[in-house]
Amino acid sequence: MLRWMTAGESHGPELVVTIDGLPAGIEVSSEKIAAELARRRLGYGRGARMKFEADEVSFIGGVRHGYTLGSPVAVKIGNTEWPKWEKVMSADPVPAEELENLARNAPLRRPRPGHADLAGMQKYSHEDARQILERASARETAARVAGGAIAKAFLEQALGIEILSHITAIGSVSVKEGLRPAPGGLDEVDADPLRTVDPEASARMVAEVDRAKKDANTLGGVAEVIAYRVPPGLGSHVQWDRKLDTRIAAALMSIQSVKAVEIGDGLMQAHSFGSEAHDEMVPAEGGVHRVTDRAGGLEGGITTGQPLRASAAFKPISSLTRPLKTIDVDTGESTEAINQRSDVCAVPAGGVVAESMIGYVLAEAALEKFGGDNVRETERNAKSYLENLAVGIDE
Ligand SMILES: Cc1cc2nc3c(=O)[nH]c(=O)nc-3n(C[C@H](O)[C@H](O)[C@H](O)COP(=O)(O)O)c2cc1C
Ligand SMILES: C=C(O[C@@H]1CC(C(=O)O)=C[C@@H](OP(=O)(O)O)[C@H]1O)C(=O)O
Repeated sequence: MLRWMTAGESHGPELVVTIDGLPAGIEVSSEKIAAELARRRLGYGRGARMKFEADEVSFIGGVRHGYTLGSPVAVKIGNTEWPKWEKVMSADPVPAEELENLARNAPLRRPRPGHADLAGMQKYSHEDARQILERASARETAARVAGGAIAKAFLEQALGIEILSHITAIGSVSVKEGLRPAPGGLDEVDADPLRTVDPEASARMVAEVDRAKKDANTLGGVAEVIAYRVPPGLGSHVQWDRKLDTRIAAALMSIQSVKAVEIGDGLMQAHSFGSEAHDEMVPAEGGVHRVTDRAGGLEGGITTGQPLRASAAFKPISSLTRPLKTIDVDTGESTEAINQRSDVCAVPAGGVVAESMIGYVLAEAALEKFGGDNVRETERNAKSYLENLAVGIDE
């Protein structure tokens, strides 16, 4: 069983991710994790904090001399902004006179529509929205990506699986249908300001983000994750919570501001005739070949051996510099929502987070199927299974 969890506040001293259940022998390094975190900071439309926030990575358990031990892995990501927040976010009481003149300590009483502020204040009986936004903030995704880098390393080293993401829409601009990165195409995606593979759409997306920024507005969009070389047989049709599409949907939906998930071309399929919706099979040298890949590599909640594809749709950021209408929780009167520094568009970063979420889901499913207390054992088990498949596949 693979279990993982994060802790930490957006402006706290650090974030932590703990992963329990990974096999021994996975090669990992803080440099590789830092490189993944750097990818998460990228993307046209990110706010001021990304320019000066440097994620400081260190292992606090589960790794020795560059390899996992089989014990729980814990990774810490230091917030370089901490000195500015030390008093405001201190876990220990701070004398009132030291807090008095700190502007960032002022209680936040004008909740933002679309953020977790008001629902959280009501639920936890907090009078200051900071008690909520500190944890609701997508800063937490830095911890997810740190752990996701290890899950991805496991998948790559045991099974040769490669996970990529690319942006397929920003606001009303979409990439040309069917355009997606080929295996090994991540550098090309990351080199684009919007992490997209359609240069013409990318230019229009940049203009769209600029327009939103000028208009004191924000934008959402869609990120597609593709996993190459996923073996057939991960997940199961036998129970609702063992279906891999169930687990993928939950994992992607858990990302801050994701409001819809699509598996493969699921939306198109819903509007098509059956003759146009499925992936027909023809004989091939390896066994079977699929003429198309509309199902996104999943049938009956089980991977088919085709590339796994899933998309996450992000709503626009809810902190607008042109604030939305809200109520003042002190007076109950109409006012404008908290107006603070924010991203204009975070979808390119969201794609990197989505890769990590797919990484955790596939790592868990691969361990269920192949087991292994050492990564080489997982690899051997998978190889033997693939050699004995009833019907081979031809990607
Ligand atoms: C990478 C990333 C960056 C984000 N940056 C911001 C931001 O700067 N300002 C903001 O208000 N929301 C931002 N969000 C979205 C909020 O975190 C999210 O809307 C909030 O936690 C409420 O959750 P919900 O939208 O899922 O309901 C970001 C989301 C992601 C994935
Ligand atoms: C810090 C990150 O994203 C943050 C996500 C976020 C939110 O409300 O979700 C609000 C902003 O934080 P701050 O209010 O400190 O500027 C973003 O910068 C990050 O991704 O590392």
